[in-house]
Amino acid sequence: MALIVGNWKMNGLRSSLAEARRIAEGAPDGHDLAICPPATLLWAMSEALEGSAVKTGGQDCHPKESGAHTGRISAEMIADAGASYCIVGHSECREECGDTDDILAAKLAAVLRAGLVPIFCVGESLETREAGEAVSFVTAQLGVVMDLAEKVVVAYEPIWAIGTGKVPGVDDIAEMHQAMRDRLGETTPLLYGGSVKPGNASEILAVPHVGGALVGGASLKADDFLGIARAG
Ligand SMILES: O=C[C@H](O)COP(=O)(O)O
Repeated sequence: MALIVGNWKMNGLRSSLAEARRIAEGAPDGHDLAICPPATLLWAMSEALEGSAVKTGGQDCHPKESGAHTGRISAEMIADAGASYCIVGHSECREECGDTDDILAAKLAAVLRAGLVPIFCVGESLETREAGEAVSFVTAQLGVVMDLAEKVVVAYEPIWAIGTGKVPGVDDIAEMHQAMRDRLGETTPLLYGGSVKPGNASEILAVPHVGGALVGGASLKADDFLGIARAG
């Protein structure tokens, strides 16, 4: 049983709901699938996928439930739109929102308060990997979820692998997932993300402790996303 999550990032218009319906129609048995569309599509996608095996999720949230925060979305709003998951700490968000560990902890608390499952992202830069510090960097990032190990999903996404077509070797993925498993214990589902495609999915999903994938670009096309799901 793998968890395959599509992160549509800032992609998708109402016409893209047809692609989500195609994903639901072709969803293979035995896996959990979810799509995190842009907020503008979340309610409509949740409605479109209701009754199917594919759930929905948000891509980020504000720590507070409501208030004067122009342009922001709360975890309660994401839940109200029919979602089951919410991504927290994606590297693109960390960079664009300036998320600190304190802010990430507050966002995680908000997601859990709203009854959603957080998908917490971690991952090192190329500079950190080349310095030989990837494992220590990522395991330090896990400090924010140490008390939530039974409530979160963790996605390891090396920043240099996101949208680049570059993927770590299976030995590197295995080493990182073993280190995360050692730090978090047995209960936390662990995903890999970063240039997952139908052609490399079976190799990645076979790595010990990899329980699924967080997929960006390849989740936008039903055939590609389903190809990854079927490889699991
Ligand atoms: O959230 C998804 C990741 O950032 C991976 O994106 P990608 O599959 O386009 O490399």
